[in-house]
Amino acid sequence: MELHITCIPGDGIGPEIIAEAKKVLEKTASVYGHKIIFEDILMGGASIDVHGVPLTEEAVAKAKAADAVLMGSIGGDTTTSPWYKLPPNLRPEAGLLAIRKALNLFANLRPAVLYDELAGACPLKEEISKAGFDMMIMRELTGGLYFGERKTFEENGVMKAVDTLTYDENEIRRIAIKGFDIAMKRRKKVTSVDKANVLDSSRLWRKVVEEVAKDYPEVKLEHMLVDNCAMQLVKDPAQFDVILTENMFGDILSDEASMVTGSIGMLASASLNDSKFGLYEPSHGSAPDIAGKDIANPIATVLSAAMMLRYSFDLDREADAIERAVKQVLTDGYRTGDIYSQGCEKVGCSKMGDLLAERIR
Ligand SMILES: NC(=O)C1=CN([C@@H]2O[C@H](COP(=O)(O)OP(=O)(O)OC[C@H]3O[C@@H](n4cnc5c(N)ncnc54)[C@H](O)[C@@H]3O)[C@@H](O)[C@H]2O)C=CC1
Ligand SMILES: CC(C)CC(=O)C(=O)O
Ligand SMILES: [Mg+2]
Repeated sequence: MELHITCIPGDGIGPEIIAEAKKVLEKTASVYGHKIIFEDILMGGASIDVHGVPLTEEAVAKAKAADAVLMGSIGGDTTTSPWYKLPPNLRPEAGLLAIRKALNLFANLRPAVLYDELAGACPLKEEISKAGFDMMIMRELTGGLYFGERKTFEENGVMKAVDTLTYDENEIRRIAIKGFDIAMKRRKKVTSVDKANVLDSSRLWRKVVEEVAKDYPEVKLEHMLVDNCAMQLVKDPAQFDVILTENMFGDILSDEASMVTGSIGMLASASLNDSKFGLYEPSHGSAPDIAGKDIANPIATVLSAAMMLRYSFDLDREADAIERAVKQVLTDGYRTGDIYSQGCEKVGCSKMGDLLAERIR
C-alpha cells in the first residue's frame, strides 16, 4: 500500500519527536511491504518565521491532499518567545486551531493507559498503580471556548476581556455518537463530563448526550461534574472507560490523565473528522524547556503514528506491531528521562526511536 502522509514537525521538540516517529513508520513499512511518501509542511512558529503567519493556505491544501497528517507540536515559551508579542491571531496556536477547523477534526481521541512496566513512574498510591487503568478521553475539538468570539477592550477606563463558550446541539450530538460508538468497542461505559450545575452550554450538552444514549442501551452512561472528575482521575482512574467531554475540559483533563500514566510524553492522540481522515499528534506541547537536547520522549508521537495506521489506513497488524514495540522497549528496561526509574537504562529521544524501530516485527 502507498501511504501519503503530510508531516508537521512544528516547533520546540516537534522536529525531534517527528524524526523518531518517521523512523518507526519507515521500519514498519519495510517489514510489512508498504511505501510511505512523507511531505513536510510548516505550522506554528516555524511558519511565522518563514511566512509571517502560523498557517498558510498552501499548507492547508497539502494537508487536505494527504491520506493523513502526522504532527509534532507547535508553540514556544509563552513568556519569552517573540512569537507571543504578535497579535493573538498570528501566534503559533492560531495555526493549530485553524487547521483543526479547516479539516473539521471535531473528535479528539486521547487514550490514557498505564503500562505495567511504568507503574513505578505513576505518581499515585501503589494500590492504584498496581490495579492499572485504560481509559479513552473523547474530547470535542472544534467548538467551545477555543473557537468562540473573544475580545479585549476598555470600558470606563477598566480593561476587560471576554471569551465565549458556545455549542449547538449538532456539534454535541456528533461527538457524543463517536463517544458511544467507541464505548461499544470497549467496556461499554461513558462518563460524560460537564459543569451542568453552572453552565448553560453544559446543560445542553447533558440533554443531547442523554438523547444519544437512548440509541445505545448496552452502554452505561453516567454524568460527572468536571471538578469532581479532576479529583476522581487521581483517586480512582480505573473507574473510567470513555470520558466524553467538551474542548477545554478535555484539554485540561487529558493532561492530568497523562501524568497518571507516568508522563505526558506517553499520551498519544488522534483528531478525526467524519471520514477516515485524521491528524495525529501527541497530547503534549512543544516543551521549549527541553527542546534541542535529545531528551524528549518520542513514545506519544510514535503511538499517535500507530493510531494513524489503525484509524486512517485500517492497518491493524502494523499498528499492533508498533504498540508491541513500545511495550517491548519498556519491558527491556529502556526509559527516557521523564519516565525513568531506578534500575532502568536512561536513553535519549533518538536512541529511543532506534530501539523502537529495531523491535518492529
Ligand atoms: N498540540 C500542540 O502543539 C500543543 C502546543 N502547546 C504549546 O506548547 C508550548 C509549551 O507549553 P507547555 O505548557 O510548557 O506544555 P508542554 O506540554 O509543552 O510541556 C509541559 C511539561 O511537560 C514536559 N514534556 C512535554 N512533552 C514531553 C515529552 N515528549 N517528553 C518529555 N517531557 C515532555 C515539558 O518538558 C514540560 O516540562 C506552548 O507554546 C503551548 O501553547 C501546548 C499544548 C499542545
Ligand atoms: C494550543 C492548544 C489549543 C492545544 C492544546 O493544548 C491541546 O490540544 O492539547
Ligand atoms: Mg493541551
